[in-house]
Amino acid sequence: MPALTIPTFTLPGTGDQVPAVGFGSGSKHRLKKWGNPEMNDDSIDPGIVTVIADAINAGFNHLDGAETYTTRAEMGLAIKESGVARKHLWITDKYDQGWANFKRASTSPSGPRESILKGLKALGVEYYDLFLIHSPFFDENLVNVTLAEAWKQLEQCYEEGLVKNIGVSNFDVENLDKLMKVATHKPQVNQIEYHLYLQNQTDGISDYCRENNIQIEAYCPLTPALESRINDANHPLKPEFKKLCEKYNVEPSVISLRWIYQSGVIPITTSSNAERMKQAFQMFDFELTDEEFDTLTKIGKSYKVRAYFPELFEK
Ligand SMILES: NC(=O)C1=CN([C@@H]2O[C@H](COP(=O)(O)OP(=O)(O)OC[C@H]3O[C@@H](n4cnc5c(N)ncnc54)[C@H](OP(=O)(O)O)[C@@H]3O)[C@@H](O)[C@H]2O)C=CC1
Ligand SMILES: O=C1Nc2ccccc2C1=O
Repeated sequence: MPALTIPTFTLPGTGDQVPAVGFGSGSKHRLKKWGNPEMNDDSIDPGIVTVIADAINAGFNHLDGAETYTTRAEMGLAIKESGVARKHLWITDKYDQGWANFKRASTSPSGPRESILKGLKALGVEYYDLFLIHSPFFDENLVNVTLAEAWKQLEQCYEEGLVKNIGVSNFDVENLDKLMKVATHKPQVNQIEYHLYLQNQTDGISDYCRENNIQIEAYCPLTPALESRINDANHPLKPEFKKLCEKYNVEPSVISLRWIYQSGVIPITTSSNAERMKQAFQMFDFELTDEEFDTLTKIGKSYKVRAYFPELFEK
């Protein structure tokens, strides 16, 4: 294990310690496999294995996967190659309930249990640290269980010890409220798009999660630092980023990650570049003053960028 100490957040329901930054195997890695008609769940893209192994070697001990990424086999091989013991890794995965917006049916139509058993086998591990329902958008044409039935299966897997924590992703207040009413075991995590330019994926979701002891995980955390996602060279955070980058001697990406971490949220980032992977850990080397944090929050709220799923959330 590399000599790097990554801070953790404690999940309120189980007391488990989640490493405060995760490495994603979706987004660009998912696109690479979906984009190649010769690739499927069982075929291995060696480039993706290398990326995930590089991330583990760089010091990431929290891996974020999902059934729909079709990168489970690559993650399993990378873990094996790294030689890092299972107990030193935090592994998250997500249930593929099917995606009407991508015209893709669920890969495990009978529910999360099927997905978990297949996933553990593909990864070559005995348990998941965290398993999420990827989205609340269940469509009976794409999957054979309802959201409530899926949650019950997930609870059963939790009780059997196949998954140590359970949660959701892309849930709004209404769907979480509904779930809380049928849940015996409450969701520990909601993984949503979260960054300075999208402090609420949906109305009131961040406060709702905080008030209900649901840990937020942030995908697309680098958005405010990526010109490619903003399309505006003069976006309002630029001057503040410049000032803070000079003061702390870091890149805007690190300021973006630090703000997320300092707001009590776990960023899930990714890169295929070994140097940029290591750069992410600089977020733990400094602290924004309260004034700097508040200024960033205020400027961030004045501008909106949604990188993911506008077709689902901007209706
Ligand atoms: N639950 C959900 O529905 C979703 C979950 N996710 C999860 O979150 C993960 C991360 O999402 P993603 O949006 O990709 O995350 P980020 O916001 O971290 O963006 C990653 C992109 O930023 C680039 N990058 C990384 N570091 C730098 C840097 N220092 N400077 C400039 N560019 C940089 C990377 O390119 P390069 O490789 O060139 O460094 C990569 O393309 C996914 O892999 C997935 O696991 C994502 C979307 C939805
Ligand atoms: O990273 C992701 N890319 C995706 C594409 C389609 C559905 C979900 C996701 C992700 O979570």
